[in-house]
Amino acid sequence: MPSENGTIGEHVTIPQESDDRQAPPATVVIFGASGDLTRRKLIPAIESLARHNRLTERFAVVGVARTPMDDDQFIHAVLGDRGLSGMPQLAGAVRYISGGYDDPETYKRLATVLDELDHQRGTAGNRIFYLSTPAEAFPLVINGLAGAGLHQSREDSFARLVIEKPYGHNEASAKQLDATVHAAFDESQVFRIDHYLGKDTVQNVLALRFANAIFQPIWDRTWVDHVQITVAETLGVGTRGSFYEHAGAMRDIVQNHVLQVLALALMEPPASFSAEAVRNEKVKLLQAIRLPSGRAIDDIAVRGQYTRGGSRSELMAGYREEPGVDPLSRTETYAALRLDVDNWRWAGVPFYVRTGKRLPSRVTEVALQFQRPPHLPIPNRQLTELQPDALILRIQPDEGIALRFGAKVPGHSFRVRSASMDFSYDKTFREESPEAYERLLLDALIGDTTLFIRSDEVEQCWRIVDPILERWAEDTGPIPTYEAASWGPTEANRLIERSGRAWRNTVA
Ligand SMILES: NC(=O)C1=CN([C@@H]2O[C@H](COP(=O)(O)OP(=O)(O)OC[C@H]3O[C@@H](n4cnc5c(N)ncnc54)[C@H](OP(=O)(O)O)[C@@H]3O)[C@@H](O)[C@H]2O)C=CC1
Ligand SMILES: O=C1O[C@H](COP(=O)(O)O)[C@@H](O)[C@H](O)[C@H]1O
Repeated sequence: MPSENGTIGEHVTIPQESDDRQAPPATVVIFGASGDLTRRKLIPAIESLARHNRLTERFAVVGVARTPMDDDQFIHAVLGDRGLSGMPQLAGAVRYISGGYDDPETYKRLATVLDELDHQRGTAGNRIFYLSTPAEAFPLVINGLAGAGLHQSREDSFARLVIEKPYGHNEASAKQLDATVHAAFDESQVFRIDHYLGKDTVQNVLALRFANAIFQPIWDRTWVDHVQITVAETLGVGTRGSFYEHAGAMRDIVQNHVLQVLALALMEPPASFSAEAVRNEKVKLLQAIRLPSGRAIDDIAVRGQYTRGGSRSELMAGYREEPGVDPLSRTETYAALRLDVDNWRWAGVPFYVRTGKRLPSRVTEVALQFQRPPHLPIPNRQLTELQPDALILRIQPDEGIALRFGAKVPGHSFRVRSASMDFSYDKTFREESPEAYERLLLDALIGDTTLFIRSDEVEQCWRIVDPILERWAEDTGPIPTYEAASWGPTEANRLIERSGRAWRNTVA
């Protein structure tokens, strides 16, 4: 069980979770509290933790941002008319500080408010500092916290830093950010977040692979023909145009979510589910990803940008028409890659990954397509509707797993057609799935780093995406485009068709 200061020692494991986990007394301080993530995800996560009695009355929230607001205006901005009705135990415990991220006064006022909350609410000096600003403000906040002495964990209380993704802009800036972080915080205080790791279905990749014996023997180059990982969104960039202009699909999704899911799906079995054992295996897998250099990158990487499209009843703006976006922008809203993993298990197996905004369907999945049988004792004409066997891990929506295989079509003739065995989370389990941010915020409060990212993982992910981004930056030709609500640029089809394969384009 966690102690009052929320530490549970080094031997934290994923299955440690019991359903009565409760946050220790603490204050969560959110920087960038006027922003999209705070309103859409962080505050609702706190609300849900409160509703499920995972927070006690010894809990408080402080929002910090430059936008001028008082406490009530902040509560209204993030909770709307429902206010604190969903978390009565937090009445009087939600505060807001308006100030510059580089202004020492902001941190002095924060220190005063934190002391007040410790006394009034009994929050025990425990603090989570959640950096939810764009990345350029991270160093300012870290230095500001250190300048005010707020960065120190004490024997009887903790100070922890949760940092949003993307962690840096490339490998060099990620290392620089690490240096800034480590000048003030010990690594044990640092929680680099990737909310995909908080999704039950992403954690289920580990359960499927390592809590069952039957999949392990077929999880390698002998049986797997290729793997596709898709993170497709129907949404455009919405109000986040100016943020997205600096990120693009590679930094926003591939560098973090896609590579994390890929690492969990392909890594070797860890000796235990301890934080370090799992992270070690992820790093080894990421290190084994081989990339070509220079112009050869064009053979394995495709980008695209959405243009106006959709149906007559729902015509969607092109990316360059979105608010906050440069009308001549070259930012990619779509990326597709072929990756190769140089290790014993995966040599020769191609991994196709892609992500995009304004695609026709919202779907995140990992699909393993298996080899065809070496010999088919059935004439081809009886197999016209038989696709290769496949195992599809549906991360979202319609969470579940499907196994596609060939089955005899009922009747006098011997025809074989693809059929599917389907497991659905919704139909199988009555238990509620916590939202990813809810799970991860509670983990950070308890001190469990398993589902957070270590700095060597971050660096490996940048090692993979940096050369591709550099190649795209030097390419002055027109950026490939795709119509909103289509499956990406035609170049992406060529990327996979080159090896005789095709994308699975699932429409929900
Ligand atoms: N939104 C999302 O769906 C997701 C976001 N993230 C990550 O979370 C973090 C926050 O995202 P989000 O809330 O969307 O971001 P926003 O663009 O909404 O920014 C959050 C707040 O930061 C402040 N801010 C904006 N630009 C700057 C700047 N250049 N320098 C300093 N402060 C600035 C603003 O507050 P003010 O002006 O009041 O100071 C703003 O309200 C980002 O790192 C993002 O990558 C991760 C996953 C999903
Ligand atoms: O991190 C991000 O993720 C969201 C998609 O998250 P999901 O949980 O809805 O799949 C994406 O829209 C956003 O651009 C990105 O910053």
